[in-house]
Amino acid sequence: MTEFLVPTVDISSWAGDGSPEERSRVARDLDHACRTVGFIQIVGHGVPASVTDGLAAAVDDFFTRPLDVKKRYLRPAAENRGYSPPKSESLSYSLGVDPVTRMNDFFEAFNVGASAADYPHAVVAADDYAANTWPAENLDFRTRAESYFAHARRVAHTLTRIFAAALGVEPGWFDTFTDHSLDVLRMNNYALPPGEIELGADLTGMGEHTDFGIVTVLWADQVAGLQILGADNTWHDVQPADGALLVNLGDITARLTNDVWMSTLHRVKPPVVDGTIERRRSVAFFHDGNADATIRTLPQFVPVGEEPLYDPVTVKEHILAKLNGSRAGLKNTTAVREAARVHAAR
Ligand SMILES: O=C(O)CCC(=O)C(=O)O
Ligand SMILES: [Fe+2]
Repeated sequence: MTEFLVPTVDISSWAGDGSPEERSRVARDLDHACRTVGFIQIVGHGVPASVTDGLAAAVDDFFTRPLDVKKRYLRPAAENRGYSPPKSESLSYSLGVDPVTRMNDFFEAFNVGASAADYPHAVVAADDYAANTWPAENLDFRTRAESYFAHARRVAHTLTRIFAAALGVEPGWFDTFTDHSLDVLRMNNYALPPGEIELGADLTGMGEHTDFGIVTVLWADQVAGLQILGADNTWHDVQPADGALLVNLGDITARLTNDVWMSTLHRVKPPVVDGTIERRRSVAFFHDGNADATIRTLPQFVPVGEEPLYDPVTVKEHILAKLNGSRAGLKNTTAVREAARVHAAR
């Protein structure tokens, strides 16, 4: 068994006022992690424990409500907002890979995101930036989710500044296509009542997928379940270290760098102990870029005499093809490179 390590990077010199030497060391470390693993344990992010504790309390408060109450917050799949009940999505369809059974991922989720009103400076299509639905039963839920959202967005922005240094582009390069970014916060709850677990069934908390955007900032509790496909084509268990946020790159960054930086495949398989799933919680903040931005591979990442691995695509086209797979069950036939990696996994 090969050793698998998710590198830890302390970004405090970029989140605060670090020296130029310290900042370039961090950019070098991050570059190495992005080339070799695509997942990083981030410390020094500056998100107070009171904010992540509040987030966890908001998750607990919402998901412990009865199903019929949660279902009041269902929204159309394309909006990417509101409640997704257990077994209503299948992430492997986002890659065009058939899951064992249709729409069988057992996670439930609640999504909020950046709305058109958040970007008064930009002309945006309202259907790409849908308004949020907030649970009426608990006023703290919104305050807590919005507080974490603002911190996660700040961390994502800090990361794109480090990315710019690591990739050798202008410091504000990412800002040119993230000033009205499709940002979504997805709270995930992995739990099924014991009676709903079929013996011997192939249970998947969340099917294998790559994330769709630029970068994901992931808060998770330390219950096992998250697995990452390593360069050795086998799945490895990963948990966030104490106080760390996990960060992973998404497809947009893989496209920008011609796969030199990795949009790493991952999935969630929480442990079943005595016929009961050990409950697990995570909250992913997806920083996806402006819906109308066209993503083209940076020429310096394409070997001389070769074509880029990906054709140009707008963020909106790319995200919709993926969401139509995971949320509407329309197999994505464009994710050829990601699907090939799933089939190569052992
Ligand atoms: O639950 C996790 O740890 C991962 C969630 C995830 O991959 C996602 O929401 O995209
Ligand atoms: Fe993911």
